[in-house]
Amino acid sequence: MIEIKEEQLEDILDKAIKKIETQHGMQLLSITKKIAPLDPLHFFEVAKGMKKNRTFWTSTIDDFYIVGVGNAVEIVAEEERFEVTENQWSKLLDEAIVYNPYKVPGTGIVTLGGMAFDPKKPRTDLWKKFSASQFTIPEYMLTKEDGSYYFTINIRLKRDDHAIQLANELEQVEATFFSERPRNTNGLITNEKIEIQPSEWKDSVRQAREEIRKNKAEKIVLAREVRLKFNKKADITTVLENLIQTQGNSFIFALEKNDDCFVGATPERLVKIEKDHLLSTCLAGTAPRGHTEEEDMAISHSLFHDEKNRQEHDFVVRMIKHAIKNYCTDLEIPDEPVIYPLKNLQHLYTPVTATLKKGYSIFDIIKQLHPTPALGGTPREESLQFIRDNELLDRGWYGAPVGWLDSNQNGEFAVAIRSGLIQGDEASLFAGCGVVKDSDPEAEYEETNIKLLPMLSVLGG
Ligand SMILES: C=C(O[C@H]1C=CC=C(C(=O)O)[C@@H]1O)C(=O)O
Ligand SMILES: [Mg+2]
Repeated sequence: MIEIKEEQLEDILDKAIKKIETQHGMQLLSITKKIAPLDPLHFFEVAKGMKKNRTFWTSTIDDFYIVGVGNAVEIVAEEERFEVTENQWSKLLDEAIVYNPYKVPGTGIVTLGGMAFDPKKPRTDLWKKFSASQFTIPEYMLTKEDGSYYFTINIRLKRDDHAIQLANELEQVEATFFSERPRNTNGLITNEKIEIQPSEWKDSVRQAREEIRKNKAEKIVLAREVRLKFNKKADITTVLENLIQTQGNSFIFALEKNDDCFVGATPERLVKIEKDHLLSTCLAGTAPRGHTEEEDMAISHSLFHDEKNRQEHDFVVRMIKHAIKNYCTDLEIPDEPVIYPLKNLQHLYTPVTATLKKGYSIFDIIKQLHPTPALGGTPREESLQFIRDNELLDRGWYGAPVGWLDSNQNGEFAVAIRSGLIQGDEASLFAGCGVVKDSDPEAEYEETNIKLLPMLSVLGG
């Protein structure tokens, strides 16, 4: 990676073009500049007119946003996805020319994306636009970090490109993002809500519980699908806006693939890496919120002391500890969880902090962690096999890692739950729950109902 400092757009472009030696050669150039405040949702909305796939990520906890438009480069992998993605990413970084005077996480060359929960489960038509793993380096990107705004352009240059002309075009694109765009934000109504095989789903919970009672597994997470039909095409900007307003303590994302968009507001961080500082979370064990403060406290209290939920949670803590211990030093995990309140429900939550050892990347950690027993089960292979053989849906990207990483080894991935695949005027929502030996199918069904609420409520349901 060549880094350039302190130059004008035209000079930067000119120098990069001159490096291209052959007629068919390409040079990836990344330029980041600080810009005036620009609402990330406005940026996302303006991009709609550009007819390019959009990518949205925010951690509402940190008021951190990345919004990407288009694909300068795409890294797609169907097999050996971690290895393939990491190899292509580091090759791309080696060859890129980067102009980024700011050492701010999420600026410069950044890739955003996600993957399928289980690449061994045959893909159905529902998820046909989503590969086993797909990461994009956007053409245009807005980053909001610590109250500052950065605009990044990633461009693939050819030898016969003209610096002056390109500089003009890029300046116009930047101005477009600041232009007005009227929005029609209201009126989405869910006309039809079709639960996919609810009684068969409860049977599968019973069956998983039997497996567990026969000691074939200790925990198996089973998910179900709800199909929605709306009165009109869902507007993704509005969906994101409503998620941001209603789902604090969450990671809100949208990944567009042509006319399909995978959207969610998940509370579950898989891993965050900033410099060598690693953060992960164990999140499993669920109860509703109370209607009054008193009732809420009483529910928190019983969740905290409930043996079944504590068991669901402890499987996750033990597995995460075991999975990352060889990759880190200074691993710290509290002995007991705390309550993590969300708008519609509350969870048991244990934070994990550590120092990432030299030579390891966020991909190494994701590969170890995915799927945690919050989405797969324990033991991993047995529970995954059960899900593969018995679950009544194609999870697609639901329950899998989604997130971003930059060229300075910073990055963050969440587990894509509380999510749905929006397809024009229809959508599929997904929710799952951890089945253990004392699970009651009816209660698990109710638990998935509350987990569907965050998405249902922003989709006019
Ligand atoms: C699988 C989901 O939630 C997981 C994360 C937190 C709590 C869970 C639970 O209590 O069952 C699940 O393991 C989902 O929301 O679809
Ligand atoms: Mg549960």
